[in-house]
Amino acid sequence: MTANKKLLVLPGDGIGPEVMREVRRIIEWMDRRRHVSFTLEEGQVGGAALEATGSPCPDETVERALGADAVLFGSVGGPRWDSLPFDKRPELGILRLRKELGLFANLRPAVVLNPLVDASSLKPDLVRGLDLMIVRESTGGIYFGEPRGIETLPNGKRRGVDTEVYTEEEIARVARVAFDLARKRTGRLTSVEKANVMQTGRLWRAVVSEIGKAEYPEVELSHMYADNCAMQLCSRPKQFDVVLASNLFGDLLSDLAAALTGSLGMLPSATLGAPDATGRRHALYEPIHGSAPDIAGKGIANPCAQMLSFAMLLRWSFGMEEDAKLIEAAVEKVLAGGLRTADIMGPGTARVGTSVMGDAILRELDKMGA
Ligand SMILES: NC(=O)C1=CN([C@@H]2O[C@H](COP(=O)(O)OP(=O)(O)OC[C@H]3O[C@@H](n4cnc5c(N)ncnc54)[C@H](O)[C@@H]3O)[C@@H](O)[C@H]2O)C=CC1
Ligand SMILES: CC(C)CC(=O)C(=O)O
Ligand SMILES: [Mg+2]
Repeated sequence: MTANKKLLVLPGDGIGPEVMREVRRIIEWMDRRRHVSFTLEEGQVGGAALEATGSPCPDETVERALGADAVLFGSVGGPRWDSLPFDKRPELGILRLRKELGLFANLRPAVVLNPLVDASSLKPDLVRGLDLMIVRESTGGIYFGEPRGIETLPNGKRRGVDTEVYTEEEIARVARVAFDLARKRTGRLTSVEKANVMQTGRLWRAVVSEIGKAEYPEVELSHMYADNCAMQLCSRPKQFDVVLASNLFGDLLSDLAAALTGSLGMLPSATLGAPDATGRRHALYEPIHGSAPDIAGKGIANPCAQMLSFAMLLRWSFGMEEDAKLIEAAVEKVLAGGLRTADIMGPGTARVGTSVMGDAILRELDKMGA
């Protein structure tokens, strides 16, 4: 079988290329053992692209992403580029891609795999079986709003400005993604904002309520302030099913949720655009973690989030459910066997590096999927 799909791989910076290497091995395995091959391209983004081309997201990368059936992204950024002017920062690479491809809905599942209950930041009973989905708006809000910048005031002191802006349409389209997911899951949606102190929060709450009432009466909608949500995620996480949040709040809450699942190194994500008339939509898949400069180059990064992001890609963009499940099952099996990267160690587990973890997952795939 040939999938005949165009896949663009963007490893980026720091641990990005290290964990992407393990996914490339899975792709080779799929070709060899399952006779599935993709039209695979690799491109540049982030600091690596900046050094090669002068831009953290060159036009060529955007064009290739627009022409691909799906993009698999690693991570960008690092201290090496921290002192650059803002418009040169590697992080703009991912922001530009999300914007240019219209990827407004960032789906961040936080699932506590059974073997990792012992690696969670919370007590086992609080997280066993946890399976929640954070839907984060990803092309609007304070990461994009104007005006922004650092200016010097007449008194010589500096002032930094960022602006949170949301239109009704931006809120409505991501809310519909969250409602659709809630309807397919347990029928519960928690919408998160700070309507008590922010105008965007007031509009967010009003628009989500209107859509819920008019289009999704069967979904049980509740609203929660973002600060309370952070606390509730740490104290009673299983009350949540689908959580809808703005760009900033979703970013923060999903890193928090990662600690519940054991590590940032476990959490994948899918960032989706709107489907066109033929049902085709742009989509980019990436772990929620960054370039992890503190461990980059040491060969110890957890490759699971990148692998699980590839599994999401197979499921959501290519309809390859069986292959997605195989990868997820292989990851879980290896974790259950006690092999762990340093970030997810538990009692009685053995510490291994990135490539040994990759070897073990490939061996599991060989047993299950050939
Ligand atoms: N989508 C992206 O490309 C993102 C990029 N960044 C950028 O990454 C750089 C580093 O940011 P940080 O705040 O340190 O966040 P980070 O997510 O890179 O790392 C936070 C902590 O989690 C650990 N960690 C992350 N991924 C891991 C993995 N796969 N295995 C084991 N441990 C892992 C790191 O070692 C670190 O201690 C910055 O330049 C930041 O702007 C941050 C978040 C997302
Ligand atoms: C633009 C990214 C660097 C922000 C982030 O932390 C994320 O998207 O998760
Ligand atoms: Mg983040």
